[in-house]
Amino acid sequence: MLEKENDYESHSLESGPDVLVDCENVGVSFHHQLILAGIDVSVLRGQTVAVIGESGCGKTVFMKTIVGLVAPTVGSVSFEGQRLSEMSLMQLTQTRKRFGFVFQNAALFDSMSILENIAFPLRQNEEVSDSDVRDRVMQLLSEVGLPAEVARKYPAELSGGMRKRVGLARALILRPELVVYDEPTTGLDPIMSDVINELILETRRRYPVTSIVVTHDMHTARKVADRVLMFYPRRRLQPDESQVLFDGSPSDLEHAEDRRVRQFVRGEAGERLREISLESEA
Ligand SMILES: Nc1ncnc2c1ncn2[C@@H]1O[C@H](COP(=O)(O)OP(=O)(O)OP(=O)(O)O)[C@@H](O)[C@H]1O
Repeated sequence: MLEKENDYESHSLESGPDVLVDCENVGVSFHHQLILAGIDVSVLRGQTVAVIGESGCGKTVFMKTIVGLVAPTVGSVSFEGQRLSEMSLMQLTQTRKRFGFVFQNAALFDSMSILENIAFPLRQNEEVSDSDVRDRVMQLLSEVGLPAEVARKYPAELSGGMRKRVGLARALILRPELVVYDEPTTGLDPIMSDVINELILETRRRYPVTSIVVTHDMHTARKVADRVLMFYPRRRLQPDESQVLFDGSPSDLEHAEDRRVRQFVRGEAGERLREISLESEA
């Protein structure tokens, strides 16, 4: 197994951390419904941050806000010290090229070969010859552990795990500095999930990428992350409570002070059972 190279603690260096993404008092509402509020989170360059929390607590919205796909209703998100909201369209487009997205369902184009799927961001953003495109796709296929003949195939011919690996290869083809993963192991068997976990670690080892991994899979969170954020649904918090219930290293999760964190990571329903039955009676 690959070792995680940058421990969460190692970022508290006296020289000061190198912040890549900075969320300041971020809030997001949809149709007057508050989904995120008061989020103050800085992601350091090179970190792998797992974002956990129950369904609907706002993990995906948080991830989309970080990469500028959702604009915060209040507060701001900065990338390398520059607010996304203050960037021109051209700057935002340039910045987005530095992000890679690994979508939950791989989101491949069914009518394109795997080669063209992986090459898509490259062709959109750079003038590259066909032979260079091919070389880069082949390199990426090998990095994600897929055989060269997969390049000629179409998404429908691949298993779910292979499609996820193709999605990862496509996300990496522009050598992004920030990669966001939305549920990278959902729907996969435990072995294939671990293959994906290893690939996330391998990617981090190969080059200094910063990663944000939204996941329900505690094994993934523990294995790939050097920092875990646990979100909680805003509507179930007291007004003065932070929506980020836990922010620390995976090894501290089990012993978190907050009972709701311990229950979540152990998969215990706890008082949620009573709350859910009350909600259904209301
Ligand atoms: N574009 C949107 N318009 C309106 N509501 C939205 C939008 N995107 C998300 N929401 C709502 O925001 C809330 C949080 O959604 P989000 O997808 O971030 O949850 P999540 O924690 O990622 O959940 P899951 O683990 O089930 O994927 C949900 O109630 C969802 O319906």
